[in-house]
Amino acid sequence: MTAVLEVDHLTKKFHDFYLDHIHFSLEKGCITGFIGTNGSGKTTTIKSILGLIHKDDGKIRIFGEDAERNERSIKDRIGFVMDEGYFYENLTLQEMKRVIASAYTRWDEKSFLSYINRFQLNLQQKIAKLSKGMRMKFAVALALSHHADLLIMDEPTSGLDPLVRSELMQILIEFVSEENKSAFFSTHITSDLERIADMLILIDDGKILFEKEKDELLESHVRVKGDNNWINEETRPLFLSLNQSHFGFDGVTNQKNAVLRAIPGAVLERTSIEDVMLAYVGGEKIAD
Ligand SMILES: Nc1ncnc2c1ncn2[C@@H]1O[C@H](COP(=O)(O)OP(=O)(O)OP(=O)(O)O)[C@@H](O)[C@H]1O
Repeated sequence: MTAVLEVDHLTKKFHDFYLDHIHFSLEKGCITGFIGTNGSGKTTTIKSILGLIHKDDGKIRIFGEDAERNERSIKDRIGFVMDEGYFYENLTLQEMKRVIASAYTRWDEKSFLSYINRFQLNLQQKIAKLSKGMRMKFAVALALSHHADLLIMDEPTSGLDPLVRSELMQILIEFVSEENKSAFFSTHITSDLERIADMLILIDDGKILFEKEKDELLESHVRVKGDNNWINEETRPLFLSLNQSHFGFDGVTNQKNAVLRAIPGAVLERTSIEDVMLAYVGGEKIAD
């Protein structure tokens, strides 16, 4: 498959954070989820890709072209939605739309109005009066109304109620069902990805820990439960994460066969994206 976006040794240093020569690529026609806990570097990566912050080192190629040298033509083909607002609060939706629409050569007013209808937004309303969910819907309507080939979104579902989140996921599925469309979005709400992601990239403390097909990831990792008697020096290293209580152990492994050989009484369960993510990064369960 062709890569729609290639991040090559991207590096960015803040006072106490280091995006450490990260490297990954997105396949055309896929929805890729960019996951990681708070402060892991998702926004910094996305802003660097979009040229919204200055990177220290590395190369970004989008649609096969150098992103810096071809910024204008590339941005014309990207729809982006950022976590923090980039709207002028005093404008109405209609006025803000005019500002943004003028930046794109393939602006599609009909498509924009259909999203405005679908999301039940009022074009005469002031941006400042929008709720977080309405703001996100407006941003999505703008991002999808200029025939973008790549949608890049930073935490588009955070703070949205389950109904709006589900609607947004449906829109993403519709978007990539068209030929040559791809979507990349960051989230720490991994349940959104169970249904719609094709690929997953995990970042932690400025480093990419894995870049995998979702189905392959969920098949190659299992949750294992059993009696504490089975846990010893030989079996412990077979787990990526392992919790023990007086009821028994509960762990995640990517060595299913070795675990079954070493622990014949083990109970295997399907794992979730969240279990796998936490197994790699450690820490508490993240609430939806
Ligand atoms: N402009 C900045 N100046 C200094 N440090 C920054 C700046 N922007 C981000 N950081 C730091 O870089 C680290 C990564 O932040 P980033 O926003 O990329 O994480 P994130 O994965 O998007 O987190 P979240 O899920 O909380 O949005 C954090 O420690 C943050 O404090």
